Amino acid sequence: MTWDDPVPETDQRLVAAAADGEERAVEAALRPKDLGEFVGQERVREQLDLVLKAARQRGGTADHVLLSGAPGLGKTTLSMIIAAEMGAPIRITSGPAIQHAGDLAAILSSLTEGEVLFLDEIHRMSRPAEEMLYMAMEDFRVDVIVGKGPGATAIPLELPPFTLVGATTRAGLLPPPLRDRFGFTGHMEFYAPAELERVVRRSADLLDVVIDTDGAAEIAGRSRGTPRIANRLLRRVRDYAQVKADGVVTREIAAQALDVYEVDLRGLDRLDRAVLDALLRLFGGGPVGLSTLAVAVGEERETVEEVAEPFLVREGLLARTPRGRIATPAAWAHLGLVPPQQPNPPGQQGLFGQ
Ligand SMILES: Nc1ncnc2c1ncn2[C@@H]1O[C@H](COP(=O)(O)OP(=O)(O)OP(=O)(O)O)[C@@H](O)[C@H]1O
Ligand SMILES: [Mg+2]
Repeated sequence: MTWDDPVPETDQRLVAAAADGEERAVEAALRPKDLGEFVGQERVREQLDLVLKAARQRGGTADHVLLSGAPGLGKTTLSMIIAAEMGAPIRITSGPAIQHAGDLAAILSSLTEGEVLFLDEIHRMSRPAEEMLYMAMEDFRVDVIVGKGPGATAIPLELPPFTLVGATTRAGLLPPPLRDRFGFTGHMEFYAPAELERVVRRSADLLDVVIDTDGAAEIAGRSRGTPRIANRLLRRVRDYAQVKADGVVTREIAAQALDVYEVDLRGLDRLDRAVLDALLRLFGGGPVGLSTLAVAVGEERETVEEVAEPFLVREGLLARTPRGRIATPAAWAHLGLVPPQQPNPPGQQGLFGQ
């Protein structure tokens, strides 16, 4: 690449973990419908299976469930599966959609017995709503405040038993009293390549795409441990296979397609590689400050720090140190570059020594 190439907008990235509105519609068709269809996350699946089975046997409502994990790992999917497994309807809302406690009271008071309330981005709820939720979760009761000022009165309202499923990408931001009110917490991990391969093959089946095992493996390897990205790459590879070949996705076709879209073997895209490339070529592998690195790639500090770095760190390609960003030996190897000679040990004079 040349330095004049524009770095792609973050929300247009093929490897973005978040979905936009349009994509959510496409995704709905690919969602597994029950626990058996849900790939991977063995531990969460097994534990959740027990929670739900036990609740069904008691003929009761399942305990509240908190699902935490990075975007695109299947939290929304799992919440729908919980409702399906319980044979219960599901109501979907999100933390940011609940501005006032009254908004939450309206939702809670209209729930039917056993209904699943899915509260996405639960860490982004307002404080008053959060406090109302504590009582609703524990006692199935809310106090509806009528009137204002000294004349305001709290009218207690009984709620039918329901199951709250909260989802968050930031479990650490949840206040402990809220976290403690969930009977079960499932932490979703990134997926292993073999699991993503199964996700790809399953989605290909649903989309009527002919794909062989190697083709699925090629896509899986570049999907950053994330089913959403695997499904997105599959759709782009399908386009390529249809336009440039006979529609069949082999390893070769998948690799060619993803090279065109600039998603490399490890799932790095152009932005990720630009950051690594600058770190290695311009700064000899660091340490270099974040601001300097950001200027070098023509991006905002925040973009480098929040969009590119987390994956590079996760992949063991870049490390954040108090002295600045440094590249690991794996980074040099990944870009096919040779690290410079180690600096002289202390006590010996280097070329530019005093
Ligand atoms: N275990 C899985 N097996 C098969 N497909 C999956 C799995 N997990 C997720 N997917 C697919 O990945 C896509 C994204 O999943 P989902 O919307 O549930 O992620 P999320 O964790 O809710 O993401 P966000 O944090 O952005 O809301 C969906 O199309 C879903 O079908
Ligand atoms: Mg979701």
